[in-house]
Amino acid sequence: MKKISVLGSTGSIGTQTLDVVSKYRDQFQIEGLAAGSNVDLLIQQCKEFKPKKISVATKELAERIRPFLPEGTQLFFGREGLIEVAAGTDADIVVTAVVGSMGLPSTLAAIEAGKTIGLANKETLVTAGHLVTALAQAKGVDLIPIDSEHSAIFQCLNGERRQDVEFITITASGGSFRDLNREQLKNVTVEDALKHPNWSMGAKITIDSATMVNKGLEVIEAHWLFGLPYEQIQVLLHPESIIHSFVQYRDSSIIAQLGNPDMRVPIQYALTYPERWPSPSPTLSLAEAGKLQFREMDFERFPCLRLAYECGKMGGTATTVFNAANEMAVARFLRKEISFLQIEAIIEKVLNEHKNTPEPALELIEESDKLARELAARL
Ligand SMILES: NC(=O)C1=CN([C@@H]2O[C@H](COP(=O)(O)OP(=O)(O)OC[C@H]3O[C@@H](n4cnc5c(N)ncnc54)[C@H](OP(=O)(O)O)[C@@H]3O)[C@@H](O)[C@H]2O)C=CC1
Ligand SMILES: CC(=O)[C@@H](O)[C@H](O)COP(=O)(O)O
Ligand SMILES: [Mn+2]
Repeated sequence: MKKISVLGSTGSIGTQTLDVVSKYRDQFQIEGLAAGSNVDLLIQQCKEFKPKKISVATKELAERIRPFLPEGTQLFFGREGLIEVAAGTDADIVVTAVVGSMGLPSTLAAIEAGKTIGLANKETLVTAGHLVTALAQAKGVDLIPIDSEHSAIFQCLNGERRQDVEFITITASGGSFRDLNREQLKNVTVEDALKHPNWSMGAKITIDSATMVNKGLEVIEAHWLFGLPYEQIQVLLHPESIIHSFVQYRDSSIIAQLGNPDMRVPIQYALTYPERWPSPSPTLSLAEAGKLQFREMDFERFPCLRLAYECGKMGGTATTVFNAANEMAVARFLRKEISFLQIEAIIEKVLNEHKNTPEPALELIEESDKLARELAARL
């Protein structure tokens, strides 16, 4: 029996994780669930999966949910509550599926407690990759990627020698506005931006896909997960999202991972690794998929990807600031306070104001994150 805690259980990744768990009731047991404010769904999940510990975003929400919980469920809230669910249960594996750099303290706490990490929350690695990977190494903890591209690369690297790798290539769908030019981007709406062509995901990552920030975050995530320099990490536009990513080796072989766009596959692989179990997801038919297309990435069209590479190569607090400015700008776009193109303008302005510090400690990361958000909220 594998014991699992899910941080962000009411979100897109969280609910799909519980979907996988529900197919294997005899093999998986839910120890802890943490959500934000969707208390109705959390109550349902508690009744179904009977976690020992749960957490919600605030004390008020905790009071609201208390009368509806099965007897014996321990209830927590806020930052400490998230940490309790991450580190204070008997879970073997913690799925990190909250959104944004707010996931950092709970991820560090789970690693400190020796839990295997099923990592969906990419912002954690972008904001503090050097701290997370160093702690994981010191504690002998595995970081198993859930992000589809990184799960693909993880699988393509399996059993291979790192010195034989020439490049890894992360595929990008192009997001909701793939076929629009920059002029056409001036008037796009939030509703349009939320229509991803291939994946059904949370709002923040769907906007990130449209700005290509998601691919930028994924390049930085790959740098930390696989220990490769940015020069060996490429991005290729692939509108169908069938090839989830691939690795090119020095003997000129390319190994790719393919499948329908269904997150339950990488989620399940992270939970069962190194085993592969039958999946609820239908197997891809290449005959039905027909034509697969690929295009070079246009850095003029997608300037956020260029910015992400620049920040990644700089290291230090630059990636923390890139991520925090983006989180604030996306929240403002979703509230319809700014236009789509102002997301990238805000990120660029906040970065221009920033003085980079290499190898920052946690306190400086938190401070840089806070200052970047404050500036991005004012611009
Ligand atoms: N969705 C996808 O297919 C993919 C997602 N990812 C990554 O996975 C992560 C999650 O994404 P996604 O599932 O789409 O996001 P969602 O927005 O769908 O879900 C976010 C989750 O975080 C919870 N949450 C929000 N605020 C708090 C808080 N203060 N305390 C505790 N929990 C909180 C939400 O709870 P509530 O709803 O109750 O408020 C929800 O459960 C992101 O980092 C994303 O980049 C990576 C690859 C694919
Ligand atoms: C499902 C997943 O992993 C997302 O990160 C996905 O990659 C988004 O697609 P694009 O960023 O390629 O549009
Ligand atoms: Mn991805």
